[in-house]
Amino acid sequence: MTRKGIRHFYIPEEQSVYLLSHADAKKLKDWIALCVAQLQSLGFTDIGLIGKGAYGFAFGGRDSAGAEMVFKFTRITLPASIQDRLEEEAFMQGLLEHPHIPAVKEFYQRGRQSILMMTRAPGVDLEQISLRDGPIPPRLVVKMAVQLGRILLYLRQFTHDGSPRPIVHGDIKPSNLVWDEHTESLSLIDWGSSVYAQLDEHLQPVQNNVLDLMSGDIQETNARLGDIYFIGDAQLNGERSSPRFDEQGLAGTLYALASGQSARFAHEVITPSSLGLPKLLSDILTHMLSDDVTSQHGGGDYLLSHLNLLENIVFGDDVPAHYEALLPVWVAKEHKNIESVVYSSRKSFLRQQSDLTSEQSQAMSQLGYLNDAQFERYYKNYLDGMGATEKGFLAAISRLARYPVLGGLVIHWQPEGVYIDSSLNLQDPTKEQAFKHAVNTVVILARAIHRQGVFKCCLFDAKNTLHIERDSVDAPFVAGAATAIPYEKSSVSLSASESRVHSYFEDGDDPDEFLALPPQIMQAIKALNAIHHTGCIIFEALENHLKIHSYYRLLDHTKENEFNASLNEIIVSLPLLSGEGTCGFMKLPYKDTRFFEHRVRCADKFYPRNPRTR
Ligand SMILES: Nc1ncnc2c1ncn2[C@@H]1O[C@H](COP(=O)(O)OP(=O)(O)OP(=O)(O)O)[C@@H](O)[C@H]1O
Repeated sequence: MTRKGIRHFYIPEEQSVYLLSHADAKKLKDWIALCVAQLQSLGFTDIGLIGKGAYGFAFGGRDSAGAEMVFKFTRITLPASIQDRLEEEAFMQGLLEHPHIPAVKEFYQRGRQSILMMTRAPGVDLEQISLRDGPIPPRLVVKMAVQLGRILLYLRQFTHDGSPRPIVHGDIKPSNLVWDEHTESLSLIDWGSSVYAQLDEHLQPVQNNVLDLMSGDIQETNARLGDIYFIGDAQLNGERSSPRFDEQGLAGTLYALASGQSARFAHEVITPSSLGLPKLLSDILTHMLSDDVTSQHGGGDYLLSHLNLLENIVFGDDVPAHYEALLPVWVAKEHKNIESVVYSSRKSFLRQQSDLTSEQSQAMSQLGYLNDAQFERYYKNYLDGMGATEKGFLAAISRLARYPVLGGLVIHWQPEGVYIDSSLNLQDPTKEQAFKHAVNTVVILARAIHRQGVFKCCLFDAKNTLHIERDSVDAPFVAGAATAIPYEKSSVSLSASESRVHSYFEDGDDPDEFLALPPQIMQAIKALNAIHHTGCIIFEALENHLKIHSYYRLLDHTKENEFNASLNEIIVSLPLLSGEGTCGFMKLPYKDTRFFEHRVRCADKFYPRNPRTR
């Protein structure tokens, strides 16, 4: 990706409310209450928050006739230029009339706050369904392909005052598709990245009016950057907008849905031809996802001209999949309401260092101290120093934290294959199948990556994070009297000889860690290391705010007093901590180390031509 692509990027902030400082969390709550009050004063009822996007929030409610509506608000803290975009969104979406596109009803301006009101698309967004179910059955993927294809045709053929004016949505991805499971129909939402296409599908300039031609910037793209997990290279590289952009969004989306992933990147390993799709759709996706532009366009044209053929493919009943996890997964009997966050270290290990410009390296080190929830979004910018499979691997790691899960993973790449130590404790039995599939994706992608080194990640509950604030950078962090690092105990006490665990220190220093801990805290961590337990602790020091994330499980109950004393020693030594940055330690059980040979890609598998013979 060139710098040009990065220029279009606005970095949104999105965090678990549990990771916000007390003041920020309160501001957020107050703001949501204010939005609800504003909607009530406009006469709407049954108001509730339904979605949170990068730039704002969406509320559901009913109008006086009882019809379900959606109200989109932009975060008032964002710059005016971003706020104005809601009005542009209302304008573009307001042009469209299509049964699978929500209709704009009103655009309100209340002081600095703008509100976009539209009809509510029935159903649940497809990212949620994908997380709930794992890969979507081939029959439904084909159905979605047909419906989405028809929307793209409508956008390609859009006219204004009798002249062709194709429109680009610009951000097609699973979370922007709402799926009604009863009628099996989808709606394309979030028109915040949509623009009039500058080029048609043959990449010829759209016949603009004289004013457009005179405006002089016809060589500059008017495109907005969609989600880089789904968009294609042309949009990423800042090329002029065309209907081809949305074909790429469609291909990335269908691929992700069919493969139970949250990104398009891994298609060379988990190929479209390995997903059990009908060969026709698999071939189309292979072409559309290829690096060759002619092949991409050929695939897109073929799809849009063969929607009827796809629609007439015969399917048997959907067969619920059963996944055997490639790593041990412990499933709690009951759903526990936790808010999982993943922190992964050694990300730079996955990067091809030589590809980084000095500008990027500098930006990277400045970003190093951001926490992952934020970092992950920022980080999307910097994925470009990685190969596609490495990006897919990181997207697969992020997907794990979309489930309520505690524990961690350590992956050791060796010439002969991959060794994986893990502790994965899923807190929701209804998600077992989908989670196991998500774990298998991590393993499949790890096997396809060839390098020597270690990657680690910890999964913890953000609700257990301790927050300690200070007035200025020079002031010490002082924890309140009752502050304690929480831990749980294994059901039975285990002595060190009964099961081995990793040492906090065995893999050496992490090159991505930017916070040096004072000797007193290091001493306490060394003392902890000698006590039989598993878990992780992460210190994240910001200017005025320290967060301590942790997940601890004590195995040797006879050492509980020492364990407590060391945890307490960490808390009382916090005032000695100086500097900003993140650093963490983790200990995993050894007994479940799994070995996998390298494997370049998955085997082909297609939907049977005659489904009755399955
Ligand atoms: N018309 C609609 N009908 C049903 N749900 C909607 C509608 N519009 C928005 N939502 C819900 O609200 C969420 C956020 O809306 P939207 O994606 O438009 O916001 P955004 O701030 O542009 O988000 P992002 O750019 O991060 O995807 C959606 O994921 C969806 O769940």
